[in-house]
Amino acid sequence: MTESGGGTAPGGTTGSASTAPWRLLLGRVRPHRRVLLLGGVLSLVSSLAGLAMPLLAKLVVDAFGREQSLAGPVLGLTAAVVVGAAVGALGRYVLERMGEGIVFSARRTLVERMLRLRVSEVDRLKPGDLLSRVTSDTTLLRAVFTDGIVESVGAVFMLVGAVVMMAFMDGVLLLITLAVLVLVGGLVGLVMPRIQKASVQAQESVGEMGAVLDRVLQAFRTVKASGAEDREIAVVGAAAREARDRGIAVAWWTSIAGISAWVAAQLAFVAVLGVGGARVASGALEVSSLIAFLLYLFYLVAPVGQLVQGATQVQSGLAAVKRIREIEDLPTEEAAGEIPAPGTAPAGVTFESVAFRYGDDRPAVHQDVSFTVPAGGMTALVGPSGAGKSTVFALLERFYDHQEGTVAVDGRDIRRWPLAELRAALGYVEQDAPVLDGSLRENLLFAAPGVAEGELRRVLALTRLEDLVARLPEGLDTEVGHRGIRLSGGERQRVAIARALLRRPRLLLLDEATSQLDAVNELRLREVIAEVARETTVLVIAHRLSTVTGADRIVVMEAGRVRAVGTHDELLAEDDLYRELAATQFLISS
Ligand SMILES: Nc1ncnc2c1ncn2[C@@H]1O[C@H](COP(=O)(O)OP(=O)(O)OP(=O)(O)O)[C@@H](O)[C@H]1O
Repeated sequence: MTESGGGTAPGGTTGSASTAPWRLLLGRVRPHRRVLLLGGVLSLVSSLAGLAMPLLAKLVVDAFGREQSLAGPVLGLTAAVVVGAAVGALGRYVLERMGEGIVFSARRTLVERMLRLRVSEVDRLKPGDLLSRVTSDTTLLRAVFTDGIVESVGAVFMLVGAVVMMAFMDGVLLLITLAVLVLVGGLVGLVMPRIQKASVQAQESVGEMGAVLDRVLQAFRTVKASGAEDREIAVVGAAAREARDRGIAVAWWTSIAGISAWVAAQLAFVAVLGVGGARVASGALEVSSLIAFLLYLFYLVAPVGQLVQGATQVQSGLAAVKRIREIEDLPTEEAAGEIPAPGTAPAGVTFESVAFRYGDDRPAVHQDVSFTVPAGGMTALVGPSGAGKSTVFALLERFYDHQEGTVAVDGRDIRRWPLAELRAALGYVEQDAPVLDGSLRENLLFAAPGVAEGELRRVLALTRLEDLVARLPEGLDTEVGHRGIRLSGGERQRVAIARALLRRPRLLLLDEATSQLDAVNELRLREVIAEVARETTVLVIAHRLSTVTGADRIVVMEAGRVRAVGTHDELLAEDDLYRELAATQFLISS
């Protein structure tokens, strides 16, 4: 798997999309081959015990005929039953354990890769579909090992063993049996690709259902306010119906495979009974051998059924492994590893002739953007909606890589910073300041779990959150809910600032909320920003007049370019767009 280095654009694939799915499946088994071997040996012993039974039954019949003692054969038969059952159970347990281990490692790698995916990749994917790959597809993978491979290992031994024993009994009857087996194999082989295709489609539909559900849950209030429940129920229902139809197709082809095996087994019985009876009548075969042969044939039915069942399970597993692999092959960011302490000195920023577009087929968002943010103090980015302000932050965090020019933090090209070190030096507060499910303390310590209580208190005071903590029923340990619903917009933004500050950033990137704040919260936010700007560099995307008037310098962006730089008074005097923005856009003024 390609992992990018710090100096290159993160990304790369192994090109394994073209690898046959069964190879991918085998690749997952390979690390567990010893356990597989142990499970195989146990299954073999159990199968051998099973295979000995008809032979021992023949000895019992022969002993009756020859009026010999029955003790030996009966004792042997009993031992075969007990050993076969015990060893068989142990073998199954060992193999199922291996299956669980494979699923566990698939889930773990999948989750790890998902969290390391590049932002640009996640932009393209649907969260619900990703979720279904971690949960539903890995569950299918589990079924492959528990019901598919585990059953099949024993079945293959049973099948081969039974055929070998049959060869000892009678060659003619064996030929009849083999002809039937080849027929079954051919039929099943024809059906398998259809099962795999339908399985892929079924899983895609489940993924689609997850994606649609996720969309609804993300915008739950909007769905309700828009009266769109019925329409959305219909959309989710359509995806569910599609999943059902694909599942029915899988069931249809599985039944065809199963019934073919069953009919073939009946035909084999009739043929062996007819031909075998004739051979007994002609004296070419002993009755006890025909009985033993029929018992072996009887033994064949279950393994053939299991193999067909196992093969169909493996088909859905192949579909799942393909979908899992698609995620594993996506370009990821470099792993974090050990990062040196980034220091606390305020860091400056330079953009020099930066050009950027979100995709080759997208319009340019930044064209020749150049500006400087000196270390320390507050710089505001302003401009009409869509000017490319948030993109400045996204480039600084290296969520995306710019195509031309240079972006430097603390005088060092960001492509030359190890990614984790760069991000540790930056504090990033998103505009809608997400609050995570959990307590207020968990939310605050999210970016810096090891922070001392004293530092936490200091930042709480700095961000004017002490009143909030005092008001909450359980203080810092109060659950602030899945979306922080117990916090107001202003409080949420200050919690997000505190979260970023606890990481001791050298540069705070603050995308100011556009939502209306009450006068108290507005004042508090202004105080907080001003105070933070004394400790570190603050680059703020400003939506409030109160913020820009307090800024040391303002960068005005328009349509992906920097139009002017200056203080509020300078820009009011010199720049038409800024004057217009000040008059119309910054309505959220105190
Ligand atoms: N993830 C993305 N993928 C593709 N295009 C994007 C993405 N994010 C932003 N854009 C596009 O880039 C352009 C600039 O967006 P950006 O968010 O940087 O503007 P902005 O100045 O911050 O605007 P606003 O003040 O409205 O947030 C917009 O045209 C937007 O559609």
